Amino acid sequence: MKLNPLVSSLSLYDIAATPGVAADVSHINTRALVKGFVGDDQLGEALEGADLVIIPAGVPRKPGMTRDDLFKINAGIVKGLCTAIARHCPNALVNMISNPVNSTVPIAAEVFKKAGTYDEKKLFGVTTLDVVRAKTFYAGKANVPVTGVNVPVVGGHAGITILPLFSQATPASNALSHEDLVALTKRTQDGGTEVVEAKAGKGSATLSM
Ligand SMILES: NC(=O)c1ccc[n+]([C@@H]2O[C@H](COP(=O)([O-])OP(=O)(O)OC[C@H]3O[C@@H](n4cnc5c(N)ncnc54)[C@H](O)[C@@H]3O)[C@@H](O)[C@H]2O)c1
Ligand SMILES: O=C(O)C[C@H](O)C(=O)O
Repeated sequence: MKLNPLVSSLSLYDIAATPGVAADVSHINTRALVKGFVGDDQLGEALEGADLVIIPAGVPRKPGMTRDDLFKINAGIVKGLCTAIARHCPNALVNMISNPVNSTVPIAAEVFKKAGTYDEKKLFGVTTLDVVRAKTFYAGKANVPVTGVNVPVVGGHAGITILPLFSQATPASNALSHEDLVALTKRTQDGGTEVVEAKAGKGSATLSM
């Protein structure tokens, strides 16, 4: 966000360690002014008047866990943050990264409905990684340059709710068999798990994210 030329002001919020992150990010030579906020007391100030709120707060999964296993802890975190958003920046676009996205987005919607601020056009689950993965895996299998590839992905952001539409992929490839498409679909659906297992307990996909 600090590199984005459209951003003039960037507020970073966490329950701990934000001053160091903010000091570090603020040295990037772009126009956005960076401020760090830490702890519940500063949450309102961090959000005040924001146009866009991106929520990556919460616990990532470890090998053997599903995203649903994060529900109990992350649901409460997201609920608290969304309650504050409704109060301090009710018109903001809200991008939900925290998992399980299939549940945290509905939680946000309910919080906003209760507060009277819900706008379905302003609440997003961040599922772009599924598109990124579908493009990379398709390009590799079809042996085409990945920069020119597009693959629409619809649905949610967990297992079989992730639906890559390889039939709509461009450039079209007739080099791929039915079995190839089944395998590409499964690999896209399991992409997050592939990273979680490879990191072996040290987090999930933050770099491709
Ligand atoms: N949607 C996606 O594509 C996608 C991709 C990667 C990770 N994720 C999800 O994002 C979440 C974070 O993953 P990570 O790897 O960055 O974890 P991380 O542990 O590196 O970072 C999570 C941060 O959230 C902070 N936090 C905890 N409670 C908070 C609160 N109440 N308010 C504000 N911040 C709070 C923690 O202090 C920590 O700094 C996980 O739920 C993970 O599954 C989603
Ligand atoms: O899989 C995860 O737990 C993180 C993220 O949702 C991902 O798709 O990489």
